[in-house]
Amino acid sequence: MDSNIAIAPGVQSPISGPESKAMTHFLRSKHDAIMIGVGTATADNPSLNCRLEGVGGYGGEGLEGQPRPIIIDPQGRWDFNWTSKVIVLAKEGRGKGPFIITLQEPPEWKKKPLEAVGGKYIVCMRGWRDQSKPEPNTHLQWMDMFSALREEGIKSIMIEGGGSVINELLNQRNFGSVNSVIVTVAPMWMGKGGVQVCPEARRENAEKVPMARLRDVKWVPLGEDVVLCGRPKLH
Ligand SMILES: NC(=O)C1=CN([C@@H]2O[C@H](COP(=O)(O)OP(=O)(O)OC[C@H]3O[C@@H](n4cnc5c(N)ncnc54)[C@H](O)[C@@H]3O)[C@@H](O)[C@H]2O)C=CC1
Ligand SMILES: Nc1nc(O)c(N)c(N[C@@H]2O[C@H](COP(=O)(O)O)[C@@H](O)[C@H]2O)n1
Repeated sequence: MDSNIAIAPGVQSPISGPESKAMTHFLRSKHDAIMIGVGTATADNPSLNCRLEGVGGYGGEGLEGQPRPIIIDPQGRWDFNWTSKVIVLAKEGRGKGPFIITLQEPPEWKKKPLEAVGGKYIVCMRGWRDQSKPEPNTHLQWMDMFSALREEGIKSIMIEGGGSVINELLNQRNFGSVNSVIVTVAPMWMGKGGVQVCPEARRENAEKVPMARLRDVKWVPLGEDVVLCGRPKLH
């Protein structure tokens, strides 16, 4: 309820109840890919698959209903190996091998476990300098990433997090490339010092104006949670 998605940076925090978690897995099954930033990959060691009964690997055929995990990792920080959940699941036929979007060609030894499970690196060469970030030229344009993924046949992406990724997409310059927003609100407060969803402020003629708003809004109670769905309202 205080818009935190983790209790502290780098900590995985269970928030959703079982009903809304099931909805999340249903959404995963309906998208070609599920995307996270490297901060989430490092903090959570996530599975990033769909675990609903009847999808591929869970009673269903092949990998039917399994989204492709995508990790945005411009500097190759994610320290995955054969025991990382997403790699293990792909090896067991219960998820797809991850694609990692990066800025530099990675070393061969890093490619091995990835390629062995059907994953790969996608090298996007066009980094740009985000003045608000300390590292130079490590930022990727969202449209460049989406175009690179489209070339891989990926036409729908569910973006799960984390905080930096969501805050960036809520920013005015990126919000137009978002089709819909789905937020689970659980009846809890995490407290200050968490990973918060709160985009940069927006100003027009030096005056602060609301950052973003949704249209076609629905609030759906699911167990103890409520799920908010809407589409970006663009001017
Ligand atoms: N409750 C929930 O539903 C969720 C919670 N989380 C939590 O969020 C936390 C992680 O959030 P953050 O630390 O903010 O990390 P993050 O997952 O948003 O990753 C941030 C990193 O991704 C890369 N990145 C993102 N956008 C980029 C771009 N346009 N170009 C180049 N690189 C880009 C950068 O390396 C950046 O440092 C974890 O504690 C995790 O548990 C994450 C997902 C969902
Ligand atoms: N829907 C939802 N509710 C929560 O309470 C969460 N903490 C998250 N986290 C996201 O789900 C990923 C973990 O997925 P797996 O269960 O390991 O497949 C985590 O990395 C976050 O992206 N989501």
